[in-house]
Amino acid sequence: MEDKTQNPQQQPSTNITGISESWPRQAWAHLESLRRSSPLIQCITNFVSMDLVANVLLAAGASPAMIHSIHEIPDFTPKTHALYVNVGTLTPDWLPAMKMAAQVANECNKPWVLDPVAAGASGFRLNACLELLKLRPSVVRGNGSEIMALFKGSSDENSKGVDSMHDSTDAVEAAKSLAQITGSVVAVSGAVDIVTDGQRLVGARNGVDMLQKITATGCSVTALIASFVAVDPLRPFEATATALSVFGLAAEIGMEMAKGPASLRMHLIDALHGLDRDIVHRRVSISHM
Ligand SMILES: Nc1ncnc2c1ncn2[C@@H]1O[C@H](COP(=O)(O)OP(=O)(O)O)[C@@H](O)[C@H]1O
Ligand SMILES: Cc1ncsc1CCOP(=O)(O)O
Ligand SMILES: [Mg+2]
Repeated sequence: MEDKTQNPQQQPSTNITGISESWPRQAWAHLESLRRSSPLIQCITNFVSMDLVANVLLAAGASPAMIHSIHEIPDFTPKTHALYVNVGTLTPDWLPAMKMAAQVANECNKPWVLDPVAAGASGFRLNACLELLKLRPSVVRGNGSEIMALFKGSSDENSKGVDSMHDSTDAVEAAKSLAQITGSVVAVSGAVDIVTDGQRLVGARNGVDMLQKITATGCSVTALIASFVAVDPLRPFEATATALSVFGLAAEIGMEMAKGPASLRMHLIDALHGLDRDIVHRRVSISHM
């Protein structure tokens, strides 16, 4: 297993004004902006994840709303600052709402983010994800197996459902190609979280492996990405990397108090709520790969 505690030399990236700024400073700027503006995030997500996703977004400073009826999307989606779509417990009757919300978000110039949970588990799920991808999400975040299934465009007979059979690093080339083909930023979570826009590639190294023992942590970090993109919509690559790192950092701090997965879930939420500038500046670890 890779060691995420190292802090390799972190190269700067440019901020919204074109000024070069370190990754930890960008992470703090995003989190501060999120707390200040409390963007409204529409979440069309799976039943397993609804509670954790909403609590993670609240702890970070965003305002979540699990509103998914096709009858409400024309009224509600234009009011939001970003849309989050997650196919975790997909059935045929959910897909039209997901597609409609993505279309409305696009028409209203709002960013939207896709979590292709278990993309390779079945043909139905894979095709649904590919249809959603055509609606140009700003960001797609999956684990290694999910991103590889999307790139290959075929379901995987060895699929383990929502869990990954691959390391994030196995999916680097798939992620890059997928980003180039779709125009979306692609993020692959794992021991190192990888983010690419098809040209640039960074690794976010915060996190603890016990996150894999809590259901919906992947769903929650994708929702957090949506909230970071909501406050920096013109820079989804940067917002995705800082969101992944901030979530991982909250898990590292939570782990200092946790006794196992259940208490990590609680301490992660507390730690996310309590992050301050000093700790973000010292411990966010993002570097070019
Ligand atoms: N081996 C690991 N070490 C540290 N953090 C990890 C590891 N695997 C996953 N994570 C973290 O757990 C969270 C969920 O990622 P992951 O388990 O890959 O998603 P999913 O639940 O969608 O499969 C992410 O924040 C990721 O960085
Ligand atoms: C267990 C499960 N089954 C369908 S969705 C879901 C939650 C998956 O969450 P994550 O992708 O964050 O592990
Ligand atoms: Mg997942």
